[in-house]
Amino acid sequence: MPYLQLKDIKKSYRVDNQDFHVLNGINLSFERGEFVSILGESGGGKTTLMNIIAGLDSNYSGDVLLEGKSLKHDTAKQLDEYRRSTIGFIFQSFNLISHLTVRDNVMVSLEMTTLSHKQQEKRADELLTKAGLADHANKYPNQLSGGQKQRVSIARALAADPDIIIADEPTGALDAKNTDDILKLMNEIAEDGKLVIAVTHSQIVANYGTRIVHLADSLIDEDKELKPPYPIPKEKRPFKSKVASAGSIAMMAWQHFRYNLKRNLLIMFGAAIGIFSVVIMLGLGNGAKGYINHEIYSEINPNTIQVTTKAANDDQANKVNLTSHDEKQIKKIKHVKSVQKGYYSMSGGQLKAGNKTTDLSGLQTYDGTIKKKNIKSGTTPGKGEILINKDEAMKFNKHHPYDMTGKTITLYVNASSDKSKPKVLQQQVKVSGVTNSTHGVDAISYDTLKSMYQNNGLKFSPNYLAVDISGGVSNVQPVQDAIKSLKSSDGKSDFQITGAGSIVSTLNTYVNLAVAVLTSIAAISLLVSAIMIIVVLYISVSERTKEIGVLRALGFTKRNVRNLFIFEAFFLGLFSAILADILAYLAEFGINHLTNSTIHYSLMQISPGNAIFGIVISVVICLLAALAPAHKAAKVDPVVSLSAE
Ligand SMILES: Nc1ncnc2c1ncn2[C@@H]1O[C@H](COP(=O)(O)OP(=O)(O)OP(=O)(O)O)[C@@H](O)[C@H]1O
Repeated sequence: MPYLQLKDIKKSYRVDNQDFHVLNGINLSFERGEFVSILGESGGGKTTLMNIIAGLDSNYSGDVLLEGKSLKHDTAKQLDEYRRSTIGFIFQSFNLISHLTVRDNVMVSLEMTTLSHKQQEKRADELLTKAGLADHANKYPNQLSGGQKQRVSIARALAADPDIIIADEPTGALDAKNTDDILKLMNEIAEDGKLVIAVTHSQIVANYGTRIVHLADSLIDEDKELKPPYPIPKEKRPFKSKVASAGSIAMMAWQHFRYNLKRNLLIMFGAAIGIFSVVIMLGLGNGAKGYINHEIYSEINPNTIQVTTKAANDDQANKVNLTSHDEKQIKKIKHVKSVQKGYYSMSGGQLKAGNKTTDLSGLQTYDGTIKKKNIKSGTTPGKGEILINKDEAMKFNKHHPYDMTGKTITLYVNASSDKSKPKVLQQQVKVSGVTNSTHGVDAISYDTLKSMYQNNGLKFSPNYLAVDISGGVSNVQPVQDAIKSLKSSDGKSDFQITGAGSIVSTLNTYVNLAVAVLTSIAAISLLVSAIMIIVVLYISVSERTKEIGVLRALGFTKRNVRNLFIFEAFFLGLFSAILADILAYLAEFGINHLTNSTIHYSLMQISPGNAIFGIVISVVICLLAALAPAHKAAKVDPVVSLSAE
């Protein structure tokens, strides 16, 4: 049984609805140890025949048999495996991969073997030494002469130790001296027991081999043996072939990325702009929220909230009162430290000292919502005492408002009787302290206000409860939610939260909304980046069709080719985002320097989460953008791409 047999191979190309017969029934048998030259006129179908033998073209009639086994019904994957393990290619125009060094070009084939990385490197160096290129291993192809390039190509063809070497015009681009060197090397390959099939126009090349086959008019018109085939050695190949691993594909993608660093840096800058804007917006959002919270919390204690019941309408607000049942059920909630009765007067009143009077800016019973640190002079109000604000104190003592502390003044509170008749309550109170707030509410002790009402025969019960929450501010929201889920004692109304916590969460909702809108606007630049990456990758696929063809000829699968582009997009996404994050942190530094000197606050606060989000979104966008170009690359027909100019 012949080692390789071609049975009645017919092939035609259809152009303009017309069939052009290129091969019209080729019957040939080859043995290992032969160096066969295929001669024939230009356009006679030699390359077509080689592509069929190599398993690159399966669109023909007839059959190719390797050791009796037909290739005709092999799947694409089986043909990839056939090329990996059995075929080695030597091209007229060398087809080395320009962004890989000489050693790495040889390593490309070795990546598809079961050898360890160390063994692969050792074998690559041995092959390069044999080809006389030991000193050129770290050069790039464009730093080599034509003869040297062809020797690299031979070393690459031999790397996976295939049994068949296909050489399409291997000396076509070389001078006489280099032609001689290459022919010697090819002869040595045949002497090692491999089948060498070389397509050539040159009779000198043909005479070098063991056999000449001549193609004319789509048929073999001459088949002449010059010498018997070389003997085949007994020893078996010490390794097997395998599909290139994801790791080695990632490495190749990285090598290409690094080789085109300048261009990639420009692309990265383009892609980074979108990510940068998004990260900056998120950072500003955090800062704005932080600033608002900081400003509010410096006035009011966020860990005390005020609970009222939802009144049917505003007029009735004064009349909605809370009971001890409400107090008890709120006390049971987790993180609630204490619950204090409170009263907020809605109907106003006045303060009078000597002959001066001023309207109350507001009056409530004292509780934890009023920050002690805002009391600039004096202390919290005890029985028969009132805490007033700076504005009111200035009405009585323009230049030394804080001197009002300790003074006795008259407090008038507008109240209404049970039958809603207005009544003014009056009491002498001592100023316990003055706050630095210009319009904050005044505070009086609960018992003082209660006795003012009761002394006038009016009923008095709390219209809010001050709830002290233990732990950090983060406990406030859960307690608020728990309170809102309760029903008040009358069973009809819901509880309502007032105080800093609720204001802050409302404000934060607005800030979040604003940040979402701004981030969406910034995300438009992400879209532009994505389109740019798609265009760049499409251009890259077009530029690299030849390389893709070579990789496929060497035995890389479609999936390998697709992953090559996916990995490259991954690197692009990752490094663009890292660049964007670095730029964003630099911007943060600059902006905070500015805001710290103006509003004494770091207005931009990029969290690690924001930076990671930037990276994730960038990688995802790049991977999505790579899908179509990578798919296109995987679909490249190696026969077409290898014949492309
Ligand atoms: N994809 C294709 N579509 C149509 N015709 C094609 C295609 N590929 C090759 N041909 C035609 O098939 C014929 C054989 O081409 P092939 O490249 O096999 O010739 P060749 O013997 O290798 O030529 P040369 O020695 O000049 O390289 C040529 O006439 C060519 O024009």
